[in-house]
Amino acid sequence: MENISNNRSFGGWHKQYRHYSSSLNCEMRFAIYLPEQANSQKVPVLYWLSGLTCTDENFMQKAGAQRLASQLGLAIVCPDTSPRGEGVADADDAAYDLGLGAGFYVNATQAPWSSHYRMYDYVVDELPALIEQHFPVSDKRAIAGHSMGGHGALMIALKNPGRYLSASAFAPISHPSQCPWGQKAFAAYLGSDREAWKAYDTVELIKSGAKGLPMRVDQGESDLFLAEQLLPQALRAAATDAGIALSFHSHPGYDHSYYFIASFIDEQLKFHASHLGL
Ligand SMILES: N[C@@H](CCC(=O)N[C@@H](CS)C(=O)NCC(=O)O)C(=O)O
Repeated sequence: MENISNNRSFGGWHKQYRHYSSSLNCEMRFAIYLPEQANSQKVPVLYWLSGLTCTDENFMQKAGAQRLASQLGLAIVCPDTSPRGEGVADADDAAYDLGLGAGFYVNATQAPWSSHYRMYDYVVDELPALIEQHFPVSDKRAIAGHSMGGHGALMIALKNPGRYLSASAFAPISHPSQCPWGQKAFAAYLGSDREAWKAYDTVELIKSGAKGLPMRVDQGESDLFLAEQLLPQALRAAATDAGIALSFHSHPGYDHSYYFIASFIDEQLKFHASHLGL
């Protein structure tokens, strides 16, 4: 693992690393924010999964999470959103919603994607093992994300009971098998059999009996992707039917951008802190 940048931030450190990922079969970069408390004790860790087109940098540079994370004593880890590099497949037209920057946090089964696009295994197993081996973090984990990554966070938490103490999302692509972004990605990565899609669709996981955990969603009401791509009503209905507690917060006037995320990131960090024992 190679350290490639260090920035002091609110008494702690923002750091970027490069490493070879055996799940993704390529070099990957991730970022970690370590609060000052990590100098003397193991701190809980929040994994943040970004949305389409992002890298490890968008959240760290735009969300403004470090101020409160430093006060809480919370580490934050940001992976990239897809495998990258020479030999890694991309969409034929380099579309922003498939291939590079658009891994959707699934394990692809279809060529040419299946040789690298295994973001599910990377985020669930390989990255946390690496983080817990090399950094002063405890086994108290939470997971959050935005849009594609908001869905990834909820989906991964529901599929791995006990691994995360809480999960949250900004503007998640709630029901990917029913919206254009999700259908395009799942058809490419998982194939045309829609039964295979259900294993990675949050609404389908809830409908088929996934065990709940504390979940929070923040959604801007002026988000241009709301009606066509995000479908939060399907998530809310599935959670209600299943008796799963979902704290849903609708915000008039806010859009899909990091201006929205920065406005409510403190609320989500406080939500996680209350479940991480901070
Ligand atoms: N490029 C697409 C959407 C891309 C987009 O909104 N990406 C979100 C995640 S879904 C993002 O976080 N973009 C990077 C940023 O704002 O820093 C478009 O403009 O229609």
